[in-house]
Amino acid sequence: MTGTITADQSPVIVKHTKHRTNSGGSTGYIAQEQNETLDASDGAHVLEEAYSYEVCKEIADYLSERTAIRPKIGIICGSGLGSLADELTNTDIFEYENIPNFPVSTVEGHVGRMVFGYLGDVPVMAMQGRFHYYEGYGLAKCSMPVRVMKLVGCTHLIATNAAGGLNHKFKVGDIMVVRDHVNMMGFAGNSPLQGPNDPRFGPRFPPMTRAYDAHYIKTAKKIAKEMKIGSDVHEGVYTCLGGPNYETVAELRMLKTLGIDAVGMSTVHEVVTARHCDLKVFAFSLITNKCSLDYDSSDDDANHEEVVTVGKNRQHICAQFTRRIVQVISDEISNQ
Ligand SMILES: O=P(O)(O)O[C@@H]1C[C@H](O)[C@@H](CO)O1
Ligand code: HPA
Repeated sequence: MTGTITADQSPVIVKHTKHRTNSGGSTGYIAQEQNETLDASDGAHVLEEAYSYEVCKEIADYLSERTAIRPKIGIICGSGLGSLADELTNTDIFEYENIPNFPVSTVEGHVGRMVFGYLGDVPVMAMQGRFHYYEGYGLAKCSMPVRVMKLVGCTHLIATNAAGGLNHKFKVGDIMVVRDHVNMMGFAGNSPLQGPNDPRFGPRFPPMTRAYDAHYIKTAKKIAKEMKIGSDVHEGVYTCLGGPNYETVAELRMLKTLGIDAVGMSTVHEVVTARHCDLKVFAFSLITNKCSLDYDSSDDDANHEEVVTVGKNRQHICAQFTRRIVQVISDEISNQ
């Protein structure tokens, strides 16, 4: 570890981590760019590993060299929604543990593989398992695959998640098309874009006013009507908390007061990263549980088994919904 000084003169400690690279064989190592997080032990800022442009490119090239599929659309499967990727045909599958420099999935309901294949006749790449902050990965690491998608050639990201419903109109099993998010972790000074900015990905200060593409939100609602699930599909605001614990009643009340409709533990940092590198974003939450806003509520406590079970029960609808959105996006890309 070496100390440096930041612009605000607070002490910074850089962790010089080394990473296995493919090009150097199993013994090849390269230094990583660093990202800053707070070290609780001494209040200093610690620079934690982030993925440089070169490392993301190397991962993207590793994948592209091993598949002939050239996706424009990347999909992230939420908890219990991994079967979306099982719908793909003519697949090339990469276990995370075999992709150089890739983290591994540690959460039940997240298999841990990147699946290239066709949804209908549209080429896509799908993460069957995402990375969460509570697994011990920094936000830049959690979001790194989004940059890999960009470098593979994607122009669009579809992010899905399981979430607790705060809006009283939402039922378990409903879909919430994400209209916007509140970046609670960003409020706390934690961002996937922290640290030196590489302009090859995007600008230092990316706007987030239109993070979720309004056209696809409208399209999704139209698709829901065509599928005759219009009354089960809503539009709303999502937030991500750090987890892994679910929220207290007081926290949920506060989130509701802030105008949040669904709460989860992912997606926001992925979307921030996607918008930074100019991917168009569509996202939806599967409402897997109702959030208790009442101490005397007879609702069961939130639990991950229920989350995964509801995901599995609704996998067919979610897959059909996604397939139709993918088709619309693909038609539009072809007509450009
Ligand atoms: O990966 P997602 O956001 O779909 O998973 C949610 C949030 C936690 O990882 C887990 C809690 O049950 O489900
Ligand atoms: N809270 C946070 N994350 C979640 C929930 C929840 O109620 N359900 C699924 N993921």
